[in-house]
Amino acid sequence: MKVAVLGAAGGIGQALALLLKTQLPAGSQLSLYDIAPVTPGVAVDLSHIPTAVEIKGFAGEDPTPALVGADVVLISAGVARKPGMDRSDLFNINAGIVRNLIEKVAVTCPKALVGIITNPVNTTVAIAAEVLKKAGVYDKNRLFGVTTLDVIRSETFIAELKGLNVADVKINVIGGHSGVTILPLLSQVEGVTFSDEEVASLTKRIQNAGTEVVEAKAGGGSATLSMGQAACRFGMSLVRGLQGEANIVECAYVDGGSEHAEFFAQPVLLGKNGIEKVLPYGEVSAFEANARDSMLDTLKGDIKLGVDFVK
Ligand SMILES: NC(=O)C1=CN([C@@H]2O[C@H](COP(=O)(O)OP(=O)(O)OC[C@H]3O[C@@H](n4cnc5c(N)ncnc54)[C@H](O)[C@@H]3O)[C@@H](O)[C@H]2O)C=CC1
Ligand SMILES: O=C([O-])CC(=O)C(=O)O
Repeated sequence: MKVAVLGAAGGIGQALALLLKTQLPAGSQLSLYDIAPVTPGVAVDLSHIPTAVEIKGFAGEDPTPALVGADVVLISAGVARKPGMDRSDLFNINAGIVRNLIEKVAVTCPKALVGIITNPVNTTVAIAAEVLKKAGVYDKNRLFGVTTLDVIRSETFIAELKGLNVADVKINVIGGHSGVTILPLLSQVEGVTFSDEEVASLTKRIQNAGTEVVEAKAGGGSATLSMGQAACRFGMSLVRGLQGEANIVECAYVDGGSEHAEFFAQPVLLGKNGIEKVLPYGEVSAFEANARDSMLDTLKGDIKLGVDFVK
């Protein structure tokens, strides 16, 4: 199993690489790429951790050496938010970065499962899909926007509010990954009930959790450590699916034939070819149905921006 992390010298990339070095199955290869010259050094540093995961680091303009033979590619290359910015403000820089990296993926490892972390995810995933289509290698079952941070935040905040063991909290978060497009389905959480006020305030907190971190870091970036954990959880689920483990389900932002939008975050069953099955997200409350319907213009606009960027 070979996993490549693109953007590996960054805040997310280093945390993710550390977690993968300690969690990937024995015999795996971990390949780190970033334009930053420090990247081979990050790999040397991690290589001193005693696990049976071989690690190599690559820097420079061309990610190709890191991508050769990759089964999974996780992309966090790009710039992060500062206070006062929306995720959409990152489009101008990150759109081109994702396009260029995916062009290399299309040539070097077109069958890899690709998880896009780089913001704005609602748009960068659409960019990746268009690039892969242009190259004639698009497989909708192999491309994912990583929205796992919304899921782990929801699990954490619900457990805190209701005094639950966080390991027991399971939730679907649907839609996309910014502001109103993040919709936690609180009505489905087993064993708890929420008042209308709790639903309104908890939904808002989950939607604004990225901004909570951006403001707390006061110009020093956005979520990196929690995102490293989220990306590791998602990446490990992709790996487990590829290895044939059963019942691996994660929410992700995918081209899953949703009636709502071309790309929509919902639960998917993972397997040897990426998405084995797009799962229904289940019954929703009136509040959630309204929030879902109200987000769609924003989400479709974000997707169109990505499609138009490549076309
Ligand atoms: N999907 C999600 O839930 C989340 C997404 N993000 C996004 O992840 C991205 C990365 O965030 P951080 O790691 O905090 O940023 P960072 O600035 O710490 O790291 C980004 C890395 O990307 C590298 N880079 C830039 N251009 C590159 C290129 N062309 N090829 C390879 N590497 C390149 C930089 O050298 C840097 O090391 C941002 O766009 C951020 O908004 C952040 C948190 C959560
Ligand atoms: O908010 C940001 O810019 C980073 C991000 O996507 C998150 O933390 O959810």
